[in-house]
Amino acid sequence: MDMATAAYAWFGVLEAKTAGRSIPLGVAQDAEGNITEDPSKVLDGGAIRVFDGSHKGSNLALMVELLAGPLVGAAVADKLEAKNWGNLVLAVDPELLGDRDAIRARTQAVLDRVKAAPTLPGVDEILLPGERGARVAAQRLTSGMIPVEPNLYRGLKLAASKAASSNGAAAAANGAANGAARPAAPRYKLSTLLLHPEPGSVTDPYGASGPPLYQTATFAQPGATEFGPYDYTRSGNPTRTMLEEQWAALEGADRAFAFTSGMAAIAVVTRLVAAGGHIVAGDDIYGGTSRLLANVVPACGVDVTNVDMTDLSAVRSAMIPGRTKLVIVESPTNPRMQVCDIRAIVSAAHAAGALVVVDNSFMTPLFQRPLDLGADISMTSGTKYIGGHGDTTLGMLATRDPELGKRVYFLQNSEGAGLAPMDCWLALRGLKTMALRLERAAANAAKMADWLAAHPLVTRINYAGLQGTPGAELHRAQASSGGAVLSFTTGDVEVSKAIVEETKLFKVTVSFGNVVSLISLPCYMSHASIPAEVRAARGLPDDLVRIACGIEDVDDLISDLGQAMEKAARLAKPAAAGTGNGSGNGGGNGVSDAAAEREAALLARIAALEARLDAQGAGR
Ligand SMILES: N[C@@H](CCSC[C@H](N)C(=O)O)C(=O)O
Repeated sequence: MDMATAAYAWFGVLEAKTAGRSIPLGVAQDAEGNITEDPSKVLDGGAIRVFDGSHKGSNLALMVELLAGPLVGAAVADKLEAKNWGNLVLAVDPELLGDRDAIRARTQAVLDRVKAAPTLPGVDEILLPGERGARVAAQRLTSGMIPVEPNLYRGLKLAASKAASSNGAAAAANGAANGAARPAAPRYKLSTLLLHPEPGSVTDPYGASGPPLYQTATFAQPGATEFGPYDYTRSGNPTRTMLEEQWAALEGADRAFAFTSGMAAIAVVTRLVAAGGHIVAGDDIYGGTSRLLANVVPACGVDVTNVDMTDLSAVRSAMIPGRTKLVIVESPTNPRMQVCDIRAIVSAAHAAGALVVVDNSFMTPLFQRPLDLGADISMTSGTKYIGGHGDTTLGMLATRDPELGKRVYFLQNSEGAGLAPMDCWLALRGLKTMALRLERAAANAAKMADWLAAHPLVTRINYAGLQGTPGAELHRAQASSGGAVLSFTTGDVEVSKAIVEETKLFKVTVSFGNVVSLISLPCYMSHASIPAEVRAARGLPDDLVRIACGIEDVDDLISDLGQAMEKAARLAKPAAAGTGNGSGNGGGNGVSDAAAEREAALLARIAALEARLDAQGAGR
């Protein structure tokens, strides 16, 4: 009776809210009586309308309410609060009314007439009550799967993990044994989780060893007013869900989101700040982020201040009370590899009421875990170490707070930058080897940094893992590896250019995280969109060379870099001896200045090394 009186199911409204979906227009109203598609407004004092929106349906609804409420002793006021819902079941023995077989035949005649009634265009079949449900049940029995809406699944997992932790070890053990509840912390180390993700909301009846690729734009629905877990790939796709759930587990996040690029991901984060708000960002940041913050964000009425993020007092002074809503941190920074104190920046930002996003692309959660350091959002350009082969672009966001996750999902769906299924599939494949690749590339970078630090052509080396250099200690306190990217200066842009161009094993390209080693001049490539005068003011020199180590043999890489540097040094000689031109590093240094710079840098490094040795001696 109840389903015959309401225009929409109560649980349909609840499900739509959980899934972040709207409900069909016209089936429900808000607390003011306005028709709404927003399930939250219906649940917040609104109501489901009767099936005909008129007095006949209302009369029937009132009858149902009286029969299943006062008559059977169920709650009559706040049924949700009382959790006492009633049912009245009426059973009629047909024999009291006449011959059973005759009644059965007349009943069948009515049902046949209804089934055979003419249908509207586009309607294939008229279903009697119960028929649709029986078919769904049969389909699920055959496939062995019950699809669960991803948000509902997350909620169930959260409830299960809470139950497991509140019931103590015995409950957790019991949960693990019956498969119902798992402890909140992953059972395995991250490198294992990359290959053996925790079971998620997407199930596969065939036991495919690779993740299924749902290369589809749309999904058929059980009915016109009932929805399955997916309807349209912009809103959600099982292959994307698999990637997002696995990434959330790796980040220790509540939720993760996959986007078409790192920039699409960071752009969504900036959209969390409303007009009139203010963003604080670093002054050594990826060129694309800088371009977004300089040219796109202000047009939305949001102001941006760039500061030296290694200087905490500068970060604090940049905050505008009541207006600063977001702090964007890179650590290490791109491309000068400066190290910022993530914990301290988080506490300053939170004190000012701002969210913190960390661009963790150089590190990934394998090496640095921004959410554990207190950040609200961890962002990773997955084009790099997730994809790993330079064949796909993607970006990931991971959030801790479920409410923030809902806002990010809303933007992902509304703006349509969710990652396409095939790219999700490539990313899922990339994840399997991410630890191996990253560890090997980072080991290569560490050895190369040591070698470069002692090279006479190098005036400055930037590598977060190089002990004795600024930020290295801090980096060690918040990350487990220096990563696979380093940069250095030579004091002469022509020398740097020659190094880049003379290498054979390094591809001259933007980006990093490729299995193949990459080399670039950021000011002319990844950071070219930052105006030259801004780069100069921020201390980003034209002669900076950035290397993203791949997984080749490190001795081959160093020897290739060595021969390129030898050639570059020869090229530089005539200028040094002759004109001493000022075309150096964008700041006007000539090659003779560069030689002095190199000497000073070498002396500083020797002094730092001696200080370290002294400190070690004192400790013994
Ligand atoms: N032409 C592109 C440059 C992409 S740089 C990619 C990467 N994040 C890096 O740091 O190398 C653009 O203008 O965005």
